[in-house]
Amino acid sequence: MATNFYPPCPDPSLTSGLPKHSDVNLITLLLQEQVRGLQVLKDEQWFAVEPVPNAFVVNVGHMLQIISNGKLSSADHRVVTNNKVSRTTVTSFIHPSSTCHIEPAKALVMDFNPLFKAFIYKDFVSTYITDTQERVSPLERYKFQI
Ligand SMILES: O=C(O)CCC(=O)C(=O)O
Ligand SMILES: [Fe+2]
Repeated sequence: MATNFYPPCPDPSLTSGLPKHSDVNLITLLLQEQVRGLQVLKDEQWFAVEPVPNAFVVNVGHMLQIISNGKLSSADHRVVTNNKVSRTTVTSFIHPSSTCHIEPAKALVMDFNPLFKAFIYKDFVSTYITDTQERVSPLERYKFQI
């Protein structure tokens, strides 16, 4: 679990709250206050995720995208700042254990080929960190070339 605090920023065009990324884990539960800031990327456009009182945002992480063989997608998201009020969020990250063997679920692969190679979770996390820093999609190296 993590708490994020985004103070007001005099010039939001100069500072982002959290840069573009997708979550590495299975599922993220996010509690937002009534302050906007979270945005999700869809069709190359950023959309605000409007805060809903007493509701969690549920984010699909890379592991769920792989286990579902691409039936679910881990969306890129980011946080923008504002110059008026601070914003506090609480995130609960559901992770597999570090030595967990991950691959597309056989029941979901069925007649289709698996889209992703099998791996150990901690190995994916190492490459996720370097790939995200280099702005490369961490999923690419685990995709089978079609
Ligand atoms: O604070 C937010 O609204 C999003 C946080 C987030 O995306 C993360 O911690 O991975
Ligand atoms: Fe995130």
